[in-house]
Amino acid sequence: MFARSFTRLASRQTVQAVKARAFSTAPRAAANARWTAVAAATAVAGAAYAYNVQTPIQANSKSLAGVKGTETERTFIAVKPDGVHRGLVHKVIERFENRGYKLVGLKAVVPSRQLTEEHYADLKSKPFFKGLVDYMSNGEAPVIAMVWEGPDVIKQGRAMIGATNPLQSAPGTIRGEYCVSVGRNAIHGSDSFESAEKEISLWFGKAGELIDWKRSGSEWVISNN
Ligand SMILES: Nc1ncnc2c1ncn2[C@@H]1O[C@H](COP(=O)(O)OP(=O)(O)OP(=O)(O)O)[C@@H](O)[C@H]1O
Repeated sequence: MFARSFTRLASRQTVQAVKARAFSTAPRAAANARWTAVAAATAVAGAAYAYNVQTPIQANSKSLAGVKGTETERTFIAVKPDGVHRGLVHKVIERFENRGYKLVGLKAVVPSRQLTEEHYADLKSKPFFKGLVDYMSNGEAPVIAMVWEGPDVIKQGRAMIGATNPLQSAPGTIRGEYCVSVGRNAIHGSDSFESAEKEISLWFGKAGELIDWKRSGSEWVISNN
């Protein structure tokens, strides 16, 4: 009951935020506020959902990135603001679902500069770092943060995404199909087990925001006989 009214409240807030967006002519500052409202509503809905489910993946799980090399391996995938603006979220989800991977975490986030800088900490010395952080965190669109689970999902996820520079991405990969610029390459995917662990913890925290569930028919997707 408590969770249901929370969910109703959250969806009302989302509808209001979306309506506000549809009718407003206000510039960027207001856009930031609107996306923050959408993100807040999504977070509340997420909390209500987590309240309802049986087995969230909790802080005391051995590893948020699952067990490397097994069907519980997990990766962090994010559709970046340019991908969101261009309506590519469903295409990314479709590709991972079609492949047989399982979605165990999903939310819309307007990341703070601090979160973005931490996420891209290894690029701090690069000339494009400030621009990258600005564009990821300016709130013109959220980042759609996801955690996907399944066999070899970290390496296969990177292969599905394609090379960092879309002009070098193979046709058929996400970047090779939808992007032409390295500064607007639509999507991020963890590049190692250690990165997946760090990034899942950074974006989803350790408080059980990932959901442990069994995909119906999974035996038709994963088996070595
Ligand atoms: N030369 C560049 N100019 C502008 N932006 C760049 C450049 N190189 C990388 N970037 C941006 O920084 C991001 C992180 O770069 P990195 O080298 O870690 O590549 P990646 O691991 O393929 O990308 P991501 O971490 O986003 O999945 C790239 O996705 C891209 O958006």
